[in-house]
Amino acid sequence: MKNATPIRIAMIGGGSWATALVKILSENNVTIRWWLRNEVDAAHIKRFNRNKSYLSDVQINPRKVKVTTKIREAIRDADYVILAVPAAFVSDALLGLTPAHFTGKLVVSAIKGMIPNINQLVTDWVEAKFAVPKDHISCIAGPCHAEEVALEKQSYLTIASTGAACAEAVSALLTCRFVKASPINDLYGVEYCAVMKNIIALACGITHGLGYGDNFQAVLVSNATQEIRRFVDTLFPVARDLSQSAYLGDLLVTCYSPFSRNRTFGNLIGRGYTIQSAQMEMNMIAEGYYAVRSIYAINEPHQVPMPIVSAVYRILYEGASPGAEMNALKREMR
Ligand SMILES: NC(=O)C1=CN([C@@H]2O[C@H](COP(=O)(O)OP(=O)(O)OC[C@H]3O[C@@H](n4cnc5c(N)ncnc54)[C@H](OP(=O)(O)O)[C@@H]3O)[C@@H](O)[C@H]2O)C=CC1
Ligand SMILES: O=C(CO)COP(=O)(O)O
Repeated sequence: MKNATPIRIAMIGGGSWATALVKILSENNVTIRWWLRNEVDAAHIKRFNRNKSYLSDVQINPRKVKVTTKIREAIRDADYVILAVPAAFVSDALLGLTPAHFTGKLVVSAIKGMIPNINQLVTDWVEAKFAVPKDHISCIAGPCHAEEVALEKQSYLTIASTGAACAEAVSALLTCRFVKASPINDLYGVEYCAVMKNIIALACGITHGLGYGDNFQAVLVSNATQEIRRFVDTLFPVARDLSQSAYLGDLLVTCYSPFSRNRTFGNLIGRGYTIQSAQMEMNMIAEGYYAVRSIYAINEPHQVPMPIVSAVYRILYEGASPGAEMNALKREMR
């Protein structure tokens, strides 16, 4: 980017994805106020220019990045506010902020989850809670694990927004030596698919943990693409090509990559861990755990056939046996 004046970013979140996004953005002409809730991690970054808890190999550029644990300080003067905490915690992270704090800012959701209990997409929640115009809100999608960004592996992102200018601007911000970001206007389709793929990856992990092989998983993922299509086409019927990387690519990388938090979580469940012990074993958040409850509830009035989502829901929230649920799916799939 060749702007003389750096673009001012507020990065909200101290986990793996926030750290990876800080690395990507720092390749461009930006300044970043980076909010973390954790004082110890913030102090460590200030001192050593590394996030000791997540992607600790990533070198933070202190000329561009200033860390803070004060949310108002982070977003003051920002042109863009990027939300990169798990959906369940975004409300806590933004506690005390009002619509006035967001006036004139573009808000970017890097979150692939839903606000629990109210079962809302993050971009809808931002619009309703902070009165940000919809065409000033975007979401970051695409197959992109933070761990590969840390290694500067070539990656692709898709920026979805109903505002074409907003999607273009955020794509430019996130394009760098090793990332290409492209705009798209199917905000709801992209956001719902990003949520759904986490649930499917969790299912893949469960089957892996139970001892099923690649043959079964390929059929599971194929059936999942049909399930996702039925769901998004029922809720938001617009012309969309679900084979694009924002949809299919993200489903594939999450289902197959050993970096996936959702797959890893599912794998532990398939191996017999309780939910609590699986959560303790992982130091990271699997969004699919929360999302499956929201998607299940959203689907109630629609009754779209979603056997995989339903199986994961029963396993995680109704104490159903992973083995029995996958046995039932085994008979249903083709
Ligand atoms: N990781 C990835 O490759 C990608 C992630 N995403 C999405 O990015 C979002 C963030 O995920 P990710 O960075 O991976 O998450 P991580 O599991 O790496 O980090 C979790 C973050 O949430 C914070 N947190 C945990 N509990 C709370 C709480 N009660 N209140 C406030 N904050 C809390 C943690 O803070 P602390 O360390 O202080 O506990 C930490 O900053 C998710 O929606 C995910 O789907 C999207 C694309 C890629
Ligand atoms: O969305 C992701 C990759 O595109 C990250 O998925 P996980 O949260 O399962 O690691």
